[in-house]
Amino acid sequence: MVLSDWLEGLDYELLQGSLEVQVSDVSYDSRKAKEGDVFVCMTGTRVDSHLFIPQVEEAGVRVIVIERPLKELLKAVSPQVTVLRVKDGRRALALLSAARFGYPARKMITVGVTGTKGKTTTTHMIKAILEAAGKKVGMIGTNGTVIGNRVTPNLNTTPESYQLHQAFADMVEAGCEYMIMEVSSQGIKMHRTDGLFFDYGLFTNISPDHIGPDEHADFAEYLYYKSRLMTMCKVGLVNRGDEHYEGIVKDASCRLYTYRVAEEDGAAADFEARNIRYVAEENFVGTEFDVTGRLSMDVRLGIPGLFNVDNALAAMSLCSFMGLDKQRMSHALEHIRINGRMEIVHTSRRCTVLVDYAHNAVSMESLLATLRNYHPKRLVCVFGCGGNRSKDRRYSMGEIGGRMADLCILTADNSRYEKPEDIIADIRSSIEKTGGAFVEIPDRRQAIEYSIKNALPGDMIAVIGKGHEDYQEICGVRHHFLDREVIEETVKKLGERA
Ligand SMILES: CC(=O)N[C@H]1[C@@H](OP(=O)(O)OP(=O)(O)OC[C@H]2O[C@@H](n3ccc(=O)[nH]c3=O)[C@H](O)[C@@H]2O)O[C@H](CO)[C@@H](O)[C@@H]1O[C@H](C)C(=O)N[C@@H](C)C(=O)N[C@H](CCC(=O)O)C(=O)O
Ligand SMILES: Nc1ncnc2c1ncn2[C@@H]1O[C@H](COP(=O)(O)OP(=O)(O)OP(=O)(O)O)[C@@H](O)[C@H]1O
Repeated sequence: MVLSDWLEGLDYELLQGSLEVQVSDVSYDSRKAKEGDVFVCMTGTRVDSHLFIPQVEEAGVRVIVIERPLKELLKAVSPQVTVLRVKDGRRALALLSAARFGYPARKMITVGVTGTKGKTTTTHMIKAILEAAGKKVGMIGTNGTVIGNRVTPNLNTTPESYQLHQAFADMVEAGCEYMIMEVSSQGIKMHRTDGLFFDYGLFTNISPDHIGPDEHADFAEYLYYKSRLMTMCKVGLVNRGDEHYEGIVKDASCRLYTYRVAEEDGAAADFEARNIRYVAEENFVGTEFDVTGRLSMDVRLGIPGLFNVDNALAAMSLCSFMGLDKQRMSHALEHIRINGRMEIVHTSRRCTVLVDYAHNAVSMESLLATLRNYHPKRLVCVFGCGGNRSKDRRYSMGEIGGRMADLCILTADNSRYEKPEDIIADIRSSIEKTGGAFVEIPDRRQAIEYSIKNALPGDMIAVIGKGHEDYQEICGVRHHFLDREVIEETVKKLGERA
């Protein structure tokens, strides 16, 4: 390919060299740069890759994109190297990557999902519905990039733009007609999604999160970036029940629709869920509800909790734009299982055991509140907190656990370089103030076993914090550990003994 073919939509200044130079790839890490690459420099959060220009030239790179005119460095660049100056290297990387892979996103029907909570769950629900309708779907998010049976882990919920376009190209190659992805506000801020225009954009909700060094400066900035999705899609679907609805739709340029769990005094929405019933049967724990408005159907949802009614309503409303069969939609939702998201691992007369990824106080509070609706004999919560992270989470989760569960079993999460006992001591300091019952079992396997062995008939046990993670990080080493497996093994052992 020739560089000039890759410049669609890019504002640049040609500082030296020619645009008619042969190029074969795009790179942004000097350690991986090679001959034929367009190397894109950027001022990173830790490293300024402009400083690696000599190394990439040495590696054979003949096209360099810069965002800062580093006079001293440029003096050393050979005259035959093409140098383009852009305003933002990350944006250039996104546009060049799209061109490099032949604009694969344009060859699929694309869905972007943003929100503080519910992105992973909702994307999985949309995928399940589409697959039930016989469609081939690719998906990108916290749980990895999924193409057919292949799951590739992602470092970020919304990966770097180059990886996104590479994944889109793989999806097209694999015959995917649909692409669904989680769009984090950080991904938008870091230009990872620049140049993408989604067929459908979905906003679930927003609450204070991801605010701090290297993330968002404050809530206003977080809200701003979340609201950008509504300027990046043809059709937008927004949760009308969210208190920041106005802020999200303020600049919307799409055809806008709304959904919400109906409330007597709340503003009406295009799609509403009403008459919600919490159902706990021997082989089914979930909800039943009616959808009214632009879509009319009865739903039996096989994943518990009020917030999953929100997520399912969003998924169904969005899929209704695609003209999918209602029967197939409802079949998909009745049988849905999502790795580590309100995942019912065991249910019997003895107890129900579920795994969830709730790892902060807000999620923990909504999880425990919604599980109460199932009227368990006791609500038992097994949890810990991550090491080498803010201690606030320990105090707030301890307080919520003490107030809202009948019994908390404090254990290790990813303790990283801290001692699990020290983290548990921090949680204890806040749980003690609530007067709530708790026990301490630092070994996570033993804690889970204890919860099940000592269950009273009708107990509901929520093992939270790690969800889909298949490891536990202790002293910097990741050991294989999956909550679901430990629960299954424990139930099996107990069953055999009985
Ligand atoms: C703060 C932040 O968002 N950082 C992201 C950013 O890193 P960065 O580019 O600033 O990193 P850097 O190390 O300074 O490197 C700058 C440049 O130098 C290059 N480099 C570096 C070293 C070298 O020897 N040679 C070289 O060329 C790098 O390739 C890069 O191009 O770009 C990287 C590549 O895309 C991201 O992986 C990285 O995410 C870090 C790991 C991160 O923790 N991000 C979080 C905050 C995040 O993005 N979270 C969101 C939200 C999740 C949610 O909603 O739950 C997400 O989407 O994951
Ligand atoms: N719509 C929702 N509202 C509030 N809480 C939710 C909602 N959906 C899920 N949750 C809770 O938040 C946790 C994370 O859910 P999910 O992974 O679907 O969201 P996410 O937006 O991808 O989150 P994260 O950015 O933390 O990965 C769940 O395990 C559940 O406890």
